[in-house]
Amino acid sequence: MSQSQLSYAKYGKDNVRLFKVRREQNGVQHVTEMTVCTLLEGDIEESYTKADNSPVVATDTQKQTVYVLAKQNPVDPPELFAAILGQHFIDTYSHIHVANVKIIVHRWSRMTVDGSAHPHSFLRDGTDKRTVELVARRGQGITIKSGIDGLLVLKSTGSAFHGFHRDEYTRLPETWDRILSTEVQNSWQWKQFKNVEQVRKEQDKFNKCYEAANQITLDTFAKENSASVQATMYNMCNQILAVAPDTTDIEYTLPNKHYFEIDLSWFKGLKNTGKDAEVYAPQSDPNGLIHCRVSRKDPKAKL
Ligand SMILES: O=c1[nH]c(=O)c2[nH]c(=O)[nH]c2[nH]1
Repeated sequence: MSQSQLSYAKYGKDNVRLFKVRREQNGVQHVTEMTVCTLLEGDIEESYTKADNSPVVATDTQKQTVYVLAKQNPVDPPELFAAILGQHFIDTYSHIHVANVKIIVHRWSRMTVDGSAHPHSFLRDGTDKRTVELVARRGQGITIKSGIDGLLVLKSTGSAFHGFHRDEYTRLPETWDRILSTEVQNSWQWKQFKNVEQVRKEQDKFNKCYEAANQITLDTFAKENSASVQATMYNMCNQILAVAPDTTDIEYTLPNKHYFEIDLSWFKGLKNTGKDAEVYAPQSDPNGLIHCRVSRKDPKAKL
């Protein structure tokens, strides 16, 4: 008797790169570049255990499907395109029960040329990405997590870190004024959608929430006198929950990218620490890594 069993399996195509142009009659063009991953689950065991490829919707087929559906449908907002893809796979193949779709949207912002928006020229004005992780499950609707990834920010004052636990392992001095830098990874989970039609009907909220999350992240980072990464991210989460009522959970993952002061007193008594600090050493590693998820309280739940 076999000592093992296939306990979980999914397969598909990752890093499907896609670029779409939408051309208006008046010469204005709109572009979207994305990277797509599709992973299918279902009655596919025998392709692993019996070398029977008959249930395999080839990963190449999945890639071609991404291209065809991108031609036939809007790709913006990415949440809707992901839902169209996910629903297609579970509707088209009766033995595929779950479709996982991930989309990363790359920035192409319209150029301003001679003071006005250029109709067909764009620039990469940041390495931050917009992300969508979607699961379409037969009979159970669609779950969507949207997000921002790789948004690199720094503030040169307005950040403190003091009052933390101290013991014999502690070397870090308390500070009331430090440099704070992080690369924001932020996501928001939407309430469950019944199907792609409901996603289509509610599609306006996706771009709005993306803009709001970006704005809240940047405004809070800049304006707040930060007591810690932890307190700042919790504050951001609560604001996103407040402006986007159809979200259920907000998450941040924030590396704390340290900038160390450099003691230069060895050189003719140069003052470069504390209030005299001007030249710092950016650290590539190690970095702090702070994560949290803030969930909407069930209004019916007891406190
Ligand atoms: O905002 C911070 N949170 C920490 O948990 C921590 N730990 C640390 O060494 N520096 C910081 N900064």
